[in-house]
Amino acid sequence: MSEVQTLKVALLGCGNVGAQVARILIDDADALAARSGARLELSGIAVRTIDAPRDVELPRELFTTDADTLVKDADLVIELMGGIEPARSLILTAIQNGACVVTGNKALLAQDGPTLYEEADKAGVQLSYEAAVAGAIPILRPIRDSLSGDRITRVLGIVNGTTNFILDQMDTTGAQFADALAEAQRLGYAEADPTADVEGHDAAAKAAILASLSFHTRFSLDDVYCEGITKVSAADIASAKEAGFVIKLLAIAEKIESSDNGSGISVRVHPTLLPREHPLAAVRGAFNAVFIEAENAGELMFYGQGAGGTPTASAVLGDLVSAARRLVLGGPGRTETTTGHVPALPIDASNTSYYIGLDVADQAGVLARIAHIFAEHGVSIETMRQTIHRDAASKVESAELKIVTHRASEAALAATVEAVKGLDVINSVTSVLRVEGV
Ligand SMILES: NC(=O)C1=CN([C@@H]2O[C@H](COP(=O)(O)OP(=O)(O)OC[C@H]3O[C@@H](n4cnc5c(N)ncnc54)[C@H](O)[C@@H]3O)[C@@H](O)[C@H]2O)C=CC1
Ligand SMILES: N[C@@H](CC=O)C(=O)O
Ligand code: NA
Repeated sequence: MSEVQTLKVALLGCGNVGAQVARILIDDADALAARSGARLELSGIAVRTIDAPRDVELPRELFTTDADTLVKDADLVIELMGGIEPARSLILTAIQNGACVVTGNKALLAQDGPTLYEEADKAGVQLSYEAAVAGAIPILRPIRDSLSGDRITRVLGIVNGTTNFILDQMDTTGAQFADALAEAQRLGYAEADPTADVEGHDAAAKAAILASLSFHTRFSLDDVYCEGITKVSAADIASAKEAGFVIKLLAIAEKIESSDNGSGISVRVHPTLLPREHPLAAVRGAFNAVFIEAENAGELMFYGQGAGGTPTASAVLGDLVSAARRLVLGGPGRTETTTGHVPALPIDASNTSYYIGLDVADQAGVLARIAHIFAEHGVSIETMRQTIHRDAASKVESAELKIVTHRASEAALAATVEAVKGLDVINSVTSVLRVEGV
C-alpha cells in the first residue's frame, strides 16, 4: 500500500482566527487527511510573543518568532496576521518557494491583490482567500466556479459583521453606537483597528474583491466609493424604522449601461435603506449575507457568519483542503480569470432611490412647493408621508416629511436637496440616505 503523503503547513499569526485554525488542524487531523489525501502537519506557528496568553491551548514547541524560516520550509502557508507588511512579503516568499497560500487578509488583497495573483499564476500555485469575504460563507468559490457559466449583473452584500451588529443593536435595542462597538470588539468581530469597520474600509476591501470576481476585472480599493456608518444617527434609524425601512451598510457592485456616464461597474459601500421585507433586512447581529443577481440564475442569497474566529477558520480550512488536494493530484493551479478591463464608474454614475427626511413648516402649499422642486430636477417621487408631532395641548410642534424617490442620479439628487434647503418653509434636512430593494 502506498504511503500517505505529508504536507507541511505553516501558520502565520495566532489571534482570533489563527488560534482556531491551529486547534482544528490538530483536533481534526484524521478527517482533514481523509478529505485532502495527505496528512496536513502543522509545522509551526509564527507569533510575535511565544508566551502570550491565547484562547486555545497549543503545544509550545510549535511557536516561533522566525516567520521567514517557517515559510521557506512549508508546502502550504496560512497567513492570518493581517495588515500589509510583513504579511505581503511572507506571502510572496511562500509563492516563490512553490507553496500554496491561504489568507483571510482582505486589506492586503484589496490593496495589492493583482501583484499576488500574478505571482501565484507565474509560480503555478494556488492563492485562496475565501475567509477574506463574508467569513464562513462560501461566496468566492460559488462566484468563481458555480456561476462561471452565467453573467452576474449585481451584487448586494452585508459583508461587515461589526457594522451590521452595531446597526442591528441600535435598531432593536436602541443601544448607543459606542456600547455596541465595544461589544462587537469583545466578541472578536472587529478588526484590530475598528476604524476599518465603522468607516466602511473593511467592507470596501471586500467589495473590491467581490466586484473583481463577479465582473472578471481587477478592481482595487481606489475604485470603491466608501461611506461608513459613523454619521448614521439614532434619529436616522428611528425615522427609517417608522417608514418601514432598516438601515444596513451595503457593499454594492453593479453593471451600469449608460449613454451619459459610459458603461462600467459601480462599486460602492454606504449606509442603505432596505424595505423591512427585503431578504437582506432579515440579516441580524454579526451575520453577513450576499445577494446576487445573475442573468440566468436570477436571484441568489448566501447567508451565514461573516466574522468570529471559529466560523472564519472553517473557510480557511476549506481553502486549505482544496489546495492540498491539488498538491496531491499535481498539475498547474488555476487562480483568477480576467476578461479585459471594464471601467469602475464614479459614484455620480450610480442611480439609486433615495430617502429624504425633512423638518418642515406646517403651512398650506408646502407639499406642492417641495414636489415642484423635485419635478424641476427630474427626480420622481415614489412616496411622500407627512407626520405631525403635537404637544400636550394638541398644538403642532413640528411636521416631518419622509420622501422616497424613484431611481435618480447622484447629481440630480444633490441638486434637488440643495434647492429644497433654500425654501423658507424648510427648517432642516434631517436625513438623506440611499435606498435599495424598492
Ligand atoms: N476576526 C474575524 O472575524 C475575521 C478576520 N479576518 C482576517 O483574518 C486575519 C486575522 O484576523 P484576526 O485573527 O481577527 O486578527 P488578530 O489581530 O486577532 O490576530 C492576528 C495575530 O497576528 C499576530 N501578528 C501580527 N503581526 C505579526 C508578525 N509580524 N509576526 C507574528 N505575528 C504577528 C498578532 O500578534 C495577532 O496575534 C486578518 O487579516 C483579518 O482581516 C477575516 C475574516 C473574519
Ligand atoms: N471585522 C470584520 C471581520 C470579518 O471580516 C467584520 O466585522 O466583518
Ligand atoms: Na467567505
